[in-house]
Parts: sequence; C-alpha cells; structure tokens
Amino acid sequence: MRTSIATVSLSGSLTEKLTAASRAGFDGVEIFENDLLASPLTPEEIRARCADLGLTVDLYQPMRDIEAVPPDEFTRNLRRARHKFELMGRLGADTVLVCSSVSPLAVDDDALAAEQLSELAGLAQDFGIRVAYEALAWGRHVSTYDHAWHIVETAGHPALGTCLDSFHILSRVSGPKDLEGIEAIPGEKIFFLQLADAPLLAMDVLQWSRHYRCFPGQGGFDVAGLLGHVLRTGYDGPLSLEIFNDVFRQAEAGPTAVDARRSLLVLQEAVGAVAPPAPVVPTGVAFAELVTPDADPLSTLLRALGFARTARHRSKPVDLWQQGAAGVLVNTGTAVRRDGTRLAAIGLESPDPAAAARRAEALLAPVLPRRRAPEDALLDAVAAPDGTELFFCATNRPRLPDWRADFEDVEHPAAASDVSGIDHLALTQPWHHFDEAALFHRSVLGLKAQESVDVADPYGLLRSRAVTTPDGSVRIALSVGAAPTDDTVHAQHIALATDDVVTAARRFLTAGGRLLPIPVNYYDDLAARYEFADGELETYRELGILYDRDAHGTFRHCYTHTVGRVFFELVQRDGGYRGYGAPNAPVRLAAQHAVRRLTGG
Ligand SMILES: O=C(O)c1ccc(O)c(O)c1
Ligand SMILES: [Mg+2]
Repeated sequence: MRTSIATVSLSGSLTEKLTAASRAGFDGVEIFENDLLASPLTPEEIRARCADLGLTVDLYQPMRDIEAVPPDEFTRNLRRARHKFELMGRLGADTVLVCSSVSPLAVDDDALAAEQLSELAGLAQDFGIRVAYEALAWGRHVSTYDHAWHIVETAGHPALGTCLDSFHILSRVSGPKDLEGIEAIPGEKIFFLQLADAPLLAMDVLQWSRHYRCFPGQGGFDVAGLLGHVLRTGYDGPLSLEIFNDVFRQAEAGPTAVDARRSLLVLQEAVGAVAPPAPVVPTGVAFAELVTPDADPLSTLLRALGFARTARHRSKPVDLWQQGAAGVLVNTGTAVRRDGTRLAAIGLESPDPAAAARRAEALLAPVLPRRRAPEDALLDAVAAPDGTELFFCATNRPRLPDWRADFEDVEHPAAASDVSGIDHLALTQPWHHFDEAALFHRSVLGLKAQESVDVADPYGLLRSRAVTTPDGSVRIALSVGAAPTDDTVHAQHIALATDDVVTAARRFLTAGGRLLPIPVNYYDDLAARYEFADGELETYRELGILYDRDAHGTFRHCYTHTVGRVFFELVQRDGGYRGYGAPNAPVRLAAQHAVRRLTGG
C-alpha cells in the first residue's frame, strides 16, 4: 500500500517539505499549487528532485470552481485547465484534484456539472491526466461524497473519478450508516483517497478543516472505519495525508513527517494492512530518572519525602532512591548545567522488553543504544517525542537483563512507609508535540488516551491528556501550553502514591520539607461544594491538601516545592478515582507562580 502526504501538511519551502517526506519514508506527495507557485524551482526541477528523493507526484491540487457554471465562464475554466495540464506534464503528475465549486456563479444542476466535468476530463485525457472530483464539506451545491460520486457516475467518463477525503466525509455524517454508500463506488472510480482526522469541535466546518485537522489517530473521527469501507471497494491507490493544521505549519517538517508516517502505520495496522510487532503493554513504573547538576537539593527533598538512598550505579554517578515500590534515580553524570534538574528518563516494567523495543522501532521511535557503557546491562530504550528516554525494564525476572544489576547496594537507613509507589508522571510537552505525544504513547506503548482537558493557568491555557494502562499501573499525564511556558512552573512532576496523604504530608513537613501553600479561598469553595467530617477541611487547609471527587472515588493531593524543573506530588487516590485533580490545577498553577515570584525560583 503506497503512502503519500500533501505538501500543505508540512512546514517550510517545497524542497524542505519534499526532503522531510522522503526521509520519513513516504512513497509520494500531493503537490499543493501554492507550494509550487512559491518555489524557485521549475516544474522540471521539482520533478527531478522528487525522483532523486524516491517520491512520486501522486496528485496536483486543487483546481477550484470549475463545474456547473454558465458557458462563457466554463470556457475560461477550460483555458485555465489546459494551462495546468501542461504544467502537470512538466511536473510528472497524472492526477488532478478538482474540488466542488464554492463559486456564486455555480448553479444547482447536476446534469450540467456532469456534462462540464466530462468535458474537462476529455481535455485531461488528451494530456494523459485523470480528474479526481472531491466534495468539499462546504461546497455550494455539492458537499457530500455520495453527491460527488453521483455526478461522476452520471458523467461516465473514463478519465473522471472521485477523490474521497475523510475530513469532508466524517465532518458531515451523522452515523456509520452514512458511510455504507462508499462501498457502492467501484474501487477503480476512486481516483484518490485523502486521510485526515480532527478533534470533535462544534464550529464552522471550513474553519475546522483549514485549522484543526490532525493526523489519523490524533482526533475524534473513526478514520480506520472509513478506510475499511474504501479498501473493500478494491481501491488500491495511495493512502495520502492531507492535513491543514496551524501547529504543523509552524513545527519543524522532519519530526512532523515522522509523526505522519507513524499515524499511517497505526491506521494501516488497524485495518489489518500491516502487522508491526504487537504492543507490549507495560505493567508498572520501575523508576523515574532525574538528571541534575547538583544532587544536594534533590537528596534533601527525597529524604524529607521518606526515601532512602539504597544503591549506587557501579560505573556512573547515579543513585537509586527507594520507598515502597517507588524508585527514583538521581543522575549527576549527564546534566547540562543550563537545563538544571529535569526528568530525563522513565523505566517501564515490561513483560517483554525486547519485543516492546521492536514495536517502538517499527513505529519509528528513535532507538537508543542498548548499552550506555561497556559494563552496563543490556537495556532496550527509545526516545519519546519530547526527548524523554523510555527504558523497557525487567526487575528481578529470570533470563531477562535486570536494570538493578547495574546498581550496588549501599548502607542506608530504612525508608519511611508513607509512599507505596509512583501514582503518575506528569510530562510537559513542547507546544508542537502534544498530539504526536498522545499518539506515540498510545500506539508505541499500548496505553489508552483519556479525553483532553483544558486547564487555566494565570498566564495561559494548558491542555492536559492522560495516557494510562487499563489497570492504572502506568499513568502519564501529558500537558502543553499554547505559548512558550515558564519552565519552573510548567515543570515535570512525579506523583507519589500514598494511603494517607495527611500523615505523609506531616512527615514531610516535620522532616523539613516545604509544601505549596494554597489560598484560603480555595477551602471556602471546597466547604461550599462538599461536606467534610469535623476538622477534615481544617487539616487540608493547614497542610495545603487539595481535594477532588469523581463518580468513582476521591483524590487528595499536595505539592512539594520545585527543584529546577521538577517537583513531587503526594497523592491519595481512593475508591477508584480516575482523574488527576484537574479541577484543582488552576489553583496549583497560580500558587506555583506566586511562589516563583516570591523566591525567584
Ligand atoms: O480547504 C480547501 O480549500 C481544500 C482544498 C483541497 C482539498 O483537498 C481540501 O480537502 C480542502
Ligand atoms: Mg481534500
């Protein structure tokens, strides 16, 4: 199955777009007219460049406002078309996309539309070109795929077929029944297939299409279901991504093209067209690794939280801190002073580390060297889109390399028993990697993505989306701001699970820790929303504990101060509560901004 991508989906000059598409492994491209017009290269040079890069020019697009117009207007359209067909000859493109007219001159007359498209196809045929007619969801008289097909069928011209675009189709249908008509179209009359997803938004369809499309699997449409219908017609043309997206227009083309290819691979897997190694769902978090130029502030913080330094890496300045099942590595070896303290890696307990890495690689995740130093154990690891290293680990399992083998136990006082494990990890994503990150964690790691939620920050709006295993043994909360963010506030954090957040918080304070102070107004509001036992609310207010409830249970949580770009959260999750305290996040963010203003860090 050939894969293709429209140049409009990627940022940069035409040359940059073509290079990115080729490097990511696409077979072909749709060339958007604007990209050609703005290019200093001649059509012949573009053709040669594509050939050098191993890309075919699968589509030239779009031609607009062609059909169902008065005769003199149509004569002008044919003149324009002849010009473009000559250009396409020079470019080496044999299919042109004609989108349904939005012109005020167009009349509601299917017979006229069919007659004129047939005439256009006749002219195209003289140039060895095929015309693919696409219904824009906002077309003036033709806005649905079955209407466009009806006109193509009526025209009955061999050089005229239809182009199906999943956005235009799925933004208009009200249920799966509406898609069944696709299978009534003979596969050979579907001249092209464009695939795009989009978040489910209630807005004008043109704006939705031009700004919010995203790669399949990143939005709310059932693109795989639609693809299934199309493939059952016998369609064997390219699967092409046509994504108008404000973020992709700005982000670097190279990573966007890789994200695009991964999206298509996952989509092809969903319809059984490719079979990468199956997902190996992690079963827990073995460790979180912090990299820091100065271990002292972290050691102080971890000790106050009740952790004990239990082991040291045999060959590198890396300490293992443990409490309950929670493991935190503190690495002073690879820190870049300018980056400060940050969460650099996550160890995921994996039932089959090597197989997990094979899937990641098949889905284009950058694979990291298996051995970081000659004496280290072999560990499989890949990089997530934000650069976080993901290790697929085994702990104490016969026949598998054990990450613990690289560590030597050290004398240590007993850890406290307040923290039982890692509840979740919260990773701030670079602004242009959010959708990619969710798809990556879902497809590569086999996690499930929850709905994304908006969180108000005093200086911006954050989007947050959790990816988890079904049993909650691994929970990662991804978040992103719309603008460049304050790294010390929009930091990454490690949420530690406790059965008793009040005791854990008190212990932490007694040991010299500092908890994030929460305004009294917050507790007044809590008192209005919920009934608490005598004294309960007062305790929360005293300690800075936040509270939330959902249909399943309750959530009590508080935050430590921040070291570099990292802070900790103590979390008591009861009764199967599913969330992350999102309603409290604006209060937490404001409080962190306030602390930062006071302390400058
Ligand atoms: O937004 C548009 O105009 C436009 C143009 C060409 C397409 O293939 C499309 O799906 C939309
Ligand atoms: Mg389209």
